[in-house]
Amino acid sequence: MSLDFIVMQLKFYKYQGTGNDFVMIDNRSLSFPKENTELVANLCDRRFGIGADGLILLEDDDAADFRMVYYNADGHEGSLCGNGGRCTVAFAKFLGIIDKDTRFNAADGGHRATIDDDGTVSLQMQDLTEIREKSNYAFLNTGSPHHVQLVKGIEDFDVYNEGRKIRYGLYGKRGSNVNFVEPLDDDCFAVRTYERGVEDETLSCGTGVTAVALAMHSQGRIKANQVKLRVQGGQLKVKFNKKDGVYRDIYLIGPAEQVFKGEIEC
Ligand SMILES: N[C@@H](CCC[C@H](N)C(=O)O)C(=O)O
Repeated sequence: MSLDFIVMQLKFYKYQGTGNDFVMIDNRSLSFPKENTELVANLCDRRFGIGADGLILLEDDDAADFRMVYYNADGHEGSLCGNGGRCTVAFAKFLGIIDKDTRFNAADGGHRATIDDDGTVSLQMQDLTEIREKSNYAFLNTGSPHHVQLVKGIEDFDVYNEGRKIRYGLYGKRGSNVNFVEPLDDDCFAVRTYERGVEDETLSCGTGVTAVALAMHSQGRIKANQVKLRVQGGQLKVKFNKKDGVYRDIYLIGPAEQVFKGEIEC
C-alpha cells in the first residue's frame, strides 16, 4: 500500500464466516473516510493490504442496535452481505454492544439475529416474493442479486470463467453474483459462487446460499424447509417458511469468527 501520506492509524479486526472474509472496523466515531474507494480496495488487497472479500463498518443507528455498512473488495459500497452480516453480529457481541440477540440495519433494511454460545449466528433475511425462473437458471434478490444455475461435476467446474461470462454477459453493468449448484442429497447442495465486486470465486456467499435454497425449493427439488449448503469454506444452513406464495422467516445459519486484529497506517 502506498504510504505517501500517513494520515491515520486504523484499528481493524479480521473476521471470517465459512471462509468469506472481512476487514471489520468499529466506526461509531464516524472517523473512517467512507468516500475513499481506493483506500477500501487497498485494505482488501491480499498482497498490498490486509486482504479480504469485503470491508465492513459497524456504526451507531438511531433505530437499531447498530448499522452495518458493507463494501466489496473493489472498494464500492455493496448491497447486503449475508456472511458479513453474521460476522458483524459476532463483532457487535465482541464490542459489548449486544448479548445473544439483536436487531440491526443494513443496506436492505432491518434484520434480527441471534448468536449461540458456540458462535453460531442465525441471521434473518428479508421476505422474498419474486423468483424469476428461466429455462436453465433462476434469478432472485436475497439482499443482493443472485443467478442460480445447476451444473454437473461442480468440483471441476470453471467457476471463474463461467461466472464472469454470466455476470457481465447476462446482467449488464450492474451485474449479478453467480451461483453454481449441484445436489448432493435430499436436503444438501454443493454451491460455488462467483462474487460481483470481488470479481472472483469466494469460499462462501451467504446471500448466495440463501438464494440457492429458495430457488431449489421453488423448483420442487427439495420438500423440506431446511437446507444444508456445502460451500468451499464449510457448511451453512438456510431455514424458511412459505406462506401465500411468499418466503418468510428466512434464516441464514452458520459460524462467524474473529481471526486476528491489528493496526495499519493509511
Ligand atoms: N459475500 C456476500 C455477498 C456480498 C454481496 C455481493 N458481492 C454484491 O454486492 O453483489 C454474502 O455473504 O452474501
